[in-house]
Amino acid sequence: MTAAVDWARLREAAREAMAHAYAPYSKFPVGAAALVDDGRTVTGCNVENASYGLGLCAECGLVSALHAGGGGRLVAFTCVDGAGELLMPCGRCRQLLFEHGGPELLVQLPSGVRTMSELLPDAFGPERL
Ligand SMILES: O=c1ccn([C@H]2C[C@H](O)[C@@H](CO)O2)c(=O)[nH]1
Ligand SMILES: [Zn+2]
Repeated sequence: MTAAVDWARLREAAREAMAHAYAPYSKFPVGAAALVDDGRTVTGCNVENASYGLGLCAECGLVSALHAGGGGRLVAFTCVDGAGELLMPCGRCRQLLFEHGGPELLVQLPSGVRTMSELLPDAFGPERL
């Protein structure tokens, strides 16, 4: 799907998801939202744990929602912090997103829209197995 992405709407969906974050330890709520190639929007929020290392990034919930809702390919992605400011996904989550969106996945950042291939060059993906 190559239709123009409504980034403002996607960012708002990420903000709404962020409001549901469970981040009592870091006090750094994150919300993520992505457009799927069938037109769906999927979201996620970070969910931390008293065993700190078990915390889940917002992107984990988003990928779970993608598959729970029928699967598909991620086309455009954005995530925000507690102030609603755009956030760069962490390294682990870039790998996670690459699996489900590939190098063409569009990512909205403070510096503008970039592709996943720019954020994760020479990525290790399913085709390398
Ligand atoms: O891409 C990211 C980066 C961080 N976090 C979460 C993890 C942790 O709960 C909190 C602080 O790192 O932010 C995400 O959800 N996504
Ligand atoms: Zn992450």
